[in-house]
Amino acid sequence: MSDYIIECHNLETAYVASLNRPILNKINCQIKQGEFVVLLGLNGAGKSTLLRSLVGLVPLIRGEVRINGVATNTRTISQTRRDVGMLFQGGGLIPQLSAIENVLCGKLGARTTWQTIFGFPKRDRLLALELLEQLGLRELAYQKTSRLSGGQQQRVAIARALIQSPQILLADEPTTGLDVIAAQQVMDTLAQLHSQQGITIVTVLHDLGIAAKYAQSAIVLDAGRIVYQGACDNLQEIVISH
Ligand SMILES: Nc1ncnc2c1ncn2[C@@H]1O[C@H](COP(=O)(O)OP(=O)(O)OP(=O)(O)O)[C@@H](O)[C@H]1O
Repeated sequence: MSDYIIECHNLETAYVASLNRPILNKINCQIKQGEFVVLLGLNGAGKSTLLRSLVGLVPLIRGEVRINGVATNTRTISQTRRDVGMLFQGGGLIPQLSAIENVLCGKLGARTTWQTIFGFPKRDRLLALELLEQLGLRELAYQKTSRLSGGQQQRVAIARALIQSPQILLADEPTTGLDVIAAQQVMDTLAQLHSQQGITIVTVLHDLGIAAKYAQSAIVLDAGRIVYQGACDNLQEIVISH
């Protein structure tokens, strides 16, 4: 059994003429169970694409992603998506639905149409409420998410990702657009999930200060290649020198 919960072997996407290169170019990296990792790099470096490739959302022409030692393919993808929760850039909530309904959407992949046609089972609703409570949003459970602040919306998105009890949480720029306090609350929430529940966190960030404060290690991308993987010391120097 491998020591690593996430392994990327030689990932390569198709050549893109406008970039004059593949978006991901021979990506090799390993992430240990329980690590808190930040993905860094300039705009267009390939961070979001790498994150999405971990849950089979990016067509690869070469290479392999392994989650828990299991290669991701059409046969294993549903298990992978249960093991790996994803926070998309901007939250990706349905604004006209309430917070609890958005959280329940995280269960859609695990229930058949018949199991949800008359509403979600009571145990799912209780779990969704429990998660909203854990994230300090119990009072807002029945509020439309369009009426919540950016930070509250991001925490609803975290609850939605957590309803499947993932072992890994991927987050794409979870603090973008948030003020300093809300950004800190969201990062503190991720840190708590990491320290108290042992969830492996991989997050794209742009703020090097936030990255150094929360992450244990960094992966730095430049033009589709990994140029650094290691401790979060001297991040400024590492990112600027590439
Ligand atoms: N489907 C696609 N077809 C063509 N080019 C794409 C596609 N998806 C992404 N790209 C390009 O690939 C590059 C990497 O995109 P990606 O979103 O992964 O970068 P990023 O490092 O997350 O950038 P940012 O920090 O701006 O979010 C960008 O130049 C983008 O325009």
